[in-house]
Amino acid sequence: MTSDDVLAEFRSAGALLEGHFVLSSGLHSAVFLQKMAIFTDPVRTARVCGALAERITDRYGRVDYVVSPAIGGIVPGYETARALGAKAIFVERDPGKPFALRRGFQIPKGARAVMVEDIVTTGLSSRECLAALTAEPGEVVGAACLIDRSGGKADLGLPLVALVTLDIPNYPADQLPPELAAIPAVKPGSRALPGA
Ligand SMILES: O=P(O)(O)OC[C@H]1O[C@H](OP(=O)(O)OP(=O)(O)O)[C@H](O)[C@@H]1O
Ligand SMILES: O=C(O)c1cc(=O)[nH]c(=O)[nH]1
Ligand SMILES: [Mg+2]
Repeated sequence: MTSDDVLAEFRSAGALLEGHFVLSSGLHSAVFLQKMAIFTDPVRTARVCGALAERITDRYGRVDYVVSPAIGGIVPGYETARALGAKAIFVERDPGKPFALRRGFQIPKGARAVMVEDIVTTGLSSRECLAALTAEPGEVVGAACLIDRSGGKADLGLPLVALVTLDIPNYPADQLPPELAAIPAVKPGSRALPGA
């Protein structure tokens, strides 16, 4: 699947939104990739995640575990794991707490794991997910995502394989361009913003 094919999937699923969005990082943007519009269609999700699994195998070789950050990462992590023949686990957070593996999830000694994220913007969620895995006996060999909207600039401290790389502008709340400031902002994701 080429980048254009993947973007065509997002477009035809209605997952490419334009407006005024507050992102997980607190930054504002005129573009939001509503991945859930992809994940509500299991056939489309299998196509996209199958393509991601191929990239993961090319880059990292054998993968035993896929680990994803909840909530957005759970479905693509599971579907990518299916295509890889791997297990799927996830990190989650209690309100205000860092990501953690719960529910008896672990990366056993000798296992090779890849972190699968849906969208990377600043890389904060990915880094927090990886931080929750440092004490695991198994090895996290790299990261992957459907769309890296940082233009390749997000630094996860590990290699990142993206199906599509885009460079989408983000703005701090006090530096909005006039066309964004004129529209009320919506906050689609699950991370609580400071003070919320
Ligand atoms: O690279 P970042 O700046 O961290 O932004 C990307 C993150 O934001 C979204 O998650 P969000 O926290 O909105 O919650 P969700 O997974 O429940 O959608 C998305 O799923 C990524 O995890
Ligand atoms: O940065 C985010 O929070 C974010 C951006 C995006 O395009 N899609 C998404 O689900 N989250
Ligand atoms: Mg997320």
